[in-house]
Amino acid sequence: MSDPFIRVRDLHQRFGSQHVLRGIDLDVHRGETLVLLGGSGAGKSVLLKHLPGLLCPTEGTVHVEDTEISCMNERELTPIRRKVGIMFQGGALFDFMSVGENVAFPLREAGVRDEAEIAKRVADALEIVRLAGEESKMPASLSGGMRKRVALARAVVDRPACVLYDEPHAGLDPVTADTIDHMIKRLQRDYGMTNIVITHEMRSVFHIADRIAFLKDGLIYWLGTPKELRQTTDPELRAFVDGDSGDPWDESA
Ligand SMILES: Nc1ncnc2c1ncn2[C@@H]1O[C@H](COP(=O)(O)OP(=O)(O)OP(=O)(O)O)[C@@H](O)[C@H]1O
Repeated sequence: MSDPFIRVRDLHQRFGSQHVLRGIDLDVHRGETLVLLGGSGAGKSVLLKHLPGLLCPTEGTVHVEDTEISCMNERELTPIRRKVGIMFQGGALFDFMSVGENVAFPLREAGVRDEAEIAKRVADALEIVRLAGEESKMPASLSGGMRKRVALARAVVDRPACVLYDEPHAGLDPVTADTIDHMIKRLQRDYGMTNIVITHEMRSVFHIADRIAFLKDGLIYWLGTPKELRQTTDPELRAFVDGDSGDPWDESA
């Protein structure tokens, strides 16, 4: 196996008296899709935010390729942000900008000035998410699924080596969620992208994951393949996979 694309070692994050991450060790391999699973409040989003340097750890390190990025300043992080794109929960589009300008935003931030090049790269990114020709629409006129696809186009327009997705299926109907899964796998297959995905949708997990990391109490509790997860006898994982809280259902009600 080649060197990991992202290497996390003994990562701790405290917020005041709350110890959210308690010593995470994780390697993310180049070109894989890794899914982060775990109960609410387990620390998945906090871990994800460390990977492009959006948070500075209390202890421990994050390396992207050979560069330690923990606690870098904004200027030092600029080349890292070009390698690691992020699709935030809810899409986080700028409502006052057209679809085209939203997608172009990371290119302008990175200093691309050639308008013809920007237009071409925006068109290519919209093509990937099946929204070709929709540049002039405003975000307010889009459905939730289309907004997510625009957010995905914006995350990939600068062709990062790695994309992070914070609950890309939240609020989507099952069919639209499935189209997002196909896009994630297409980016991996066609562009060799590394994907790191937080989701609670077990159907998606089994469609897209090469490996799954299960977080519990700020630690990686379990790491394995979808096949291993299907076969697990660990009661905690089983309950998660089966969506079973253990509370009985009153069938007569
Ligand atoms: N900036 C912050 N300041 C203080 N506490 C925070 C901050 N960010 C996260 N937390 C706390 O860290 C804990 C873990 O949050 P996180 O968002 O990582 O959970 P999660 O596993 O992604 O959960 P969910 O599945 O519900 O989104 C929560 O208790 C949250 O309140």
